[in-house]
Amino acid sequence: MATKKSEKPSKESKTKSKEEHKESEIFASCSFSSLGLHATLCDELRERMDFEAPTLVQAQAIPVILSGRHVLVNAATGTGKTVAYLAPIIHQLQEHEPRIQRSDGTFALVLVPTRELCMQVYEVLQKLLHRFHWIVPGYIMGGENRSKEKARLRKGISILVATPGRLLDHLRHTSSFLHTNLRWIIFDEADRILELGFGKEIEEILDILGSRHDASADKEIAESYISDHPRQNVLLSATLNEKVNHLAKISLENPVMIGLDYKKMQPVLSFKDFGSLGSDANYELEHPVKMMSPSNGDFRVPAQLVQRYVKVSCGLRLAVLLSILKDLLERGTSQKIVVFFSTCDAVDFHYSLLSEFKFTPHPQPEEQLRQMFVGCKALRLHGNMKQEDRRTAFQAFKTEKLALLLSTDVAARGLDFPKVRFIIQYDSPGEATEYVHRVGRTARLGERGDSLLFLQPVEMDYLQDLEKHGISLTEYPLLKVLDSFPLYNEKRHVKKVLDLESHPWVLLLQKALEAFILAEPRMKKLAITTFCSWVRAYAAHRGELKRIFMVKKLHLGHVAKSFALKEQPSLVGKSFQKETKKRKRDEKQRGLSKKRKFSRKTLRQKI
Ligand SMILES: Nc1ncnc2c1ncn2[C@@H]1O[C@H](COP(=O)(O)OP(=O)(O)OP(=O)(O)O)[C@@H](O)[C@H]1O
Repeated sequence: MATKKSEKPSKESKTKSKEEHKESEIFASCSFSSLGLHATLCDELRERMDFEAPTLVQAQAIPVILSGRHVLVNAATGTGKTVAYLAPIIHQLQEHEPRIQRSDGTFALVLVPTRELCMQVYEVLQKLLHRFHWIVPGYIMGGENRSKEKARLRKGISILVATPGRLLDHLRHTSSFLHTNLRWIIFDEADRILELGFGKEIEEILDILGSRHDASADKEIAESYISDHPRQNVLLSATLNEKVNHLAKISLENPVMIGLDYKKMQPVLSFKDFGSLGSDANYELEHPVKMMSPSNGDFRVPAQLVQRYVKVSCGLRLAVLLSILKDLLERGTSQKIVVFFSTCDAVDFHYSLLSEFKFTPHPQPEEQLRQMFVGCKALRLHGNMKQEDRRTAFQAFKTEKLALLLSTDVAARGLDFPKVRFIIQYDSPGEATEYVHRVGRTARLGERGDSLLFLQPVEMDYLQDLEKHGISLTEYPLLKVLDSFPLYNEKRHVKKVLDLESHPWVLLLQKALEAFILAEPRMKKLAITTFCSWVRAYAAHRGELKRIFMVKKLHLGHVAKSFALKEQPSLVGKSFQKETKKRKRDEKQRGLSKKRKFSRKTLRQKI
């Protein structure tokens, strides 16, 4: 008996082995120095960044990047891809003899899709370069002062982080921008850069830098450039798609694939084929859809992430969102929450609402009446904000311990906010890739995390779409949460209600929200504008998703209720039609083509 007892693992040792197991899925069992990195850089990683051991993707990518091969990296969100490419570049630049100087210009270029990611990568660079003062980091991005950037480029930036539009601008117009020594081009969140409509810009950038390898490239420029300066390009993302295939094809030569699911590729090529990296790798890129099809069930979501959905009819969405937020924050289960919306207007509307709405279901002393409904610092982030406000919100959410971030998809990619515990996708993400990146803002590097997707009853097929990509969600216990709100000035729980539509708490809250909007002309105006842009964004779903998110199936009166508008849909509908007509007229006047109209207008509005 005694032996049996001692064989049985104690609760403590069970937890420990679970933790160890989790660790082994994230971290490699080697050291940074064993990967070939310089001792000082390893010290920086340990002392300044607090990194004891490399993550799995770092252990795989660092030696390959050090070897000079082109690389395509596909690894889950929050697994340390940034250091995986920065560390080998720094290693090689620091050992350069003679020491590189500012006047040598740019050696490495990191391309990122958003300004916030640009700043984030730059911050990591600054830390890593602390003891390599002769290697100069820098960034250029939309929204910043061009002449100041020109001056910095003239002085020389060794490792440059950039958004594509602004980079192209400087490549065309800043003659003092020296890039003849360029050795590395990194595409971080490669698929997103392309989805944002930067495809043409990227091709032109590759042409100017002589780093394009397909037939249409200017062979003469490319060859002279490449023979003098060995070039190494790296593409990274947690999700890959056909557009990345094209970019890989034109920018990578005999690439090493890291993190791709070799088992799934076996019918096409064996692991050995990739390992040997001969012409087979190129062959694969000639027929890339086979290995990178986004419907292969190969999207990488952190294993420990708890993913749930909540089914809510349109008219009650707002009341349910507010109730869930209140519950999460009051129970203290979440320190930081990110809520994703489909448009900039929607972010502004909900931000103002959360900052001003007070509610109590029963008579309260004066001081309690003054309390906000959701008592937590709210921040907002979207592409229509002034650059300075974007920067402030981004930094604030990084440092706050308890806060709510309301954002468009501008925060979906790459951003690394510490300790985010809960992601709410209030407006659906559309493509499954965006779902993956949005939820990837939590459960980073093995930490705990929860995500919640709002779906209307007519949108439930979206779950099947996610299933196709290997993503399964379970249902959120909404009624249990709603039942826990006391209603009549006493801490008793309301009687069990089986139906959301007749839940007294939700109905009361909805009534209060509508009264609040009615009493505040500014909020009402904002609600109407938001309603219009929300419907427009809903109508912009593409391809297969149009079948699930059908504008025709929406009840506009219920949509109005989700912005706490009491008005009859016809009233709101009129203003929507007026708005749509005006927009069409404006676009016609500006002579925008149909294609451009979609990509520019819709994207600008959405992020
Ligand atoms: N070796 C390491 N040890 C400890 N922490 C690490 C290590 N490498 C990276 N991190 C931390 O892990 C977090 C995620 O890293 P990073 O932002 O590079 O992930 P990512 O894979 O690029 O994510 P995403 O796909 O969302 O862009 C960061 O906070 C980073 O500081």
